[in-house]
Amino acid sequence: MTQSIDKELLDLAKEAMSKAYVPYSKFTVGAAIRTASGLLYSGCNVENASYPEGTCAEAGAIASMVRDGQTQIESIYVIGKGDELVTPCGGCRQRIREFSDTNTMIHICGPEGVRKSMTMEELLPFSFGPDNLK
Ligand SMILES: O=c1ccn([C@H]2C[C@H](O)[C@@H](CO)O2)c(=O)[nH]1
Ligand SMILES: [Zn+2]
Repeated sequence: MTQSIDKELLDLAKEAMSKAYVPYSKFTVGAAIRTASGLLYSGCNVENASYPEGTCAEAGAIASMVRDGQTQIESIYVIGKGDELVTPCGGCRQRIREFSDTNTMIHICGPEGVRKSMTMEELLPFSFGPDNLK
């Protein structure tokens, strides 16, 4: 399947990554979300001296989205430092899952563009979600 790159979202993720506060890991990450309603949100990772209390870029973007009253992710672009694929951590997979449906796409990027694209089901198979609590 060929997927056209959402340049606006890629640029937003890159710009967010440039704002990462990472004095400890020096590992910058940016995330950008396009909601089902077409609105855009972004986040960067924010670390602090109590290492485990840092927050991921995806968590920041989701918090910004929810603060604005939006709860449906159409696509999320994640970009991290280096040549490797920076896929969302386990906690962020669950965070993205909360606001996803079967059409939601996760795009893992580098500065050159999208390196790998996947569905939520591919990123977090057999997931636990809001429906389980109904
Ligand atoms: O998908 C990811 C993976 C890691 N990080 C952050 C957490 C920490 O600040 C740094 C190193 O793990 O990268 C993210 O923000 N998102
Ligand atoms: Zn995470």
